[in-house]
Amino acid sequence: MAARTNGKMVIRQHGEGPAAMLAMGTANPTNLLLPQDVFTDNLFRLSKCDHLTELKEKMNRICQKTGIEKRHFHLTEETVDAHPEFLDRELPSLDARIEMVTIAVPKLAQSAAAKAITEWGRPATDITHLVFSTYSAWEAPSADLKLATLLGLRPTVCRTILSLHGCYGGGRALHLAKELAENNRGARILVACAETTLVCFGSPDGANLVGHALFGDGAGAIIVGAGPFDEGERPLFEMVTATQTTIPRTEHVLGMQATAGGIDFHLAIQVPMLIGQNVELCLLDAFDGDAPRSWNELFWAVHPGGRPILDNIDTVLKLEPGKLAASRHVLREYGNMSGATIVFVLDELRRRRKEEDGGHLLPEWGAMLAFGPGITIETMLLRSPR
Ligand SMILES: CCCCCCCCCCCCCCCCCC(=O)SCCNC(=O)CCNC(=O)[C@H](O)C(C)(C)COP(=O)(O)OP(=O)(O)OC[C@H]1O[C@@H](n2cnc3c(N)ncnc32)[C@H](O)[C@@H]1OP(=O)(O)O
Repeated sequence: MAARTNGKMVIRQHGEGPAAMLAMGTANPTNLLLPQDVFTDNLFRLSKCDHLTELKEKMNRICQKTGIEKRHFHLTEETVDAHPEFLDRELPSLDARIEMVTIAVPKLAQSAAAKAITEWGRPATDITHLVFSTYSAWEAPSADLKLATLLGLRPTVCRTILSLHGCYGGGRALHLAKELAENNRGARILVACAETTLVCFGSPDGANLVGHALFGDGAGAIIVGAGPFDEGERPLFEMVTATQTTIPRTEHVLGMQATAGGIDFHLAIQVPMLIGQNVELCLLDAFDGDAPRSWNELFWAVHPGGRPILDNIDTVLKLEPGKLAASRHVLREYGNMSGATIVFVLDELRRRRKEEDGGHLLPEWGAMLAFGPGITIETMLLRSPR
């Protein structure tokens, strides 16, 4: 931002202090809510695979170990009945899937973003930047423009779409929003993440059981800005430092790929172990020599990629029971909603902070972790304002 003083142009382009999350909202599709204990029966019946008894038993074993109780989906049995090609990877179905997500994904994001904007209390036209992350963006102009239009953002809003970042998409979008807010005085960034599994859904086979057992649909939105803050704006979490780390030689263990029959994905069995082995290094890097003596001094916002990922982090960092309670709660209630999940975890943490008011505040400092294809780890050091 520039101003004229005594005939000179004075440049004030940076925000004050670290960026902060100012408001947040979440949403899930209302089409289908499936308890985890009936998921296997539904999937095998719908895909006419009940005769694959060994596969079905394995799916049941996996479902029981996920730590998930229920998940929301945009896709319904009626839609699958109307599109039998969704069940057969040999048949082309990408076009039909894209047609559906092109409408559904921006709408889902709109529901979450509208909640965040209402909580923020300023008009949607005050948003200067939009960062939208999804693994369901397959056209140009993309879901970011659709969302901007649905929300009535101003035509000068600066839009960025992050595509196929998978489960670290939310972390990456927040990291980017922090940099935008701190480098553009007065900027207010809407971060939106919306994911729906309908681009990946298919008949159960040996390769896709874990994905089908874990993933669900949801959207999260956060408004990010740096000082000076408007009257009425209250930082929920300060975003102190952020780093991204790629674990070398792991690009083959986690990924997604577009095919004529939908999006294929693979999750190697080593993923939880690899994350566990590398997470402490990422944290030390983010703390840049100023790490606490015990990781228990922090509060934790960890992407619940899967139950063993959380278990390994507990073990490696020697965390006390309950430190990852917000992550486990979100996993239990919604499953892994890929990039949107981290917003649910942050929202759950601030809800718990409110409930605990009057005695057990969150520790002042915290860490956010999100993981995805790469393997990429997004780490952010947070501060809960006193
Ligand atoms: C109308 C309906 C609509 C429905 C729509 C649904 C659509 C879903 C589509 C989803 C697509 C989304 C794709 C997104 C991709 C991005 C991924 C990421 O970025 S992020 C990160 C993603 N997160 C992760 O990568 C973590 C995922 N992992 C986990 O959460 C757990 O390991 C677990 C729950 C799967 C098992 O619990 P654990 O305590 O380990 O229990 P055990 O050791 O006892 O094993 C039990 C059985 O599971 C086996 N098995 C285990 N792992 C794998 C594997 N990878 N591979 C294969 N198999 C595996 C194991 O061999 C054993 O078999 P068996 O001996 O019984 O025959």
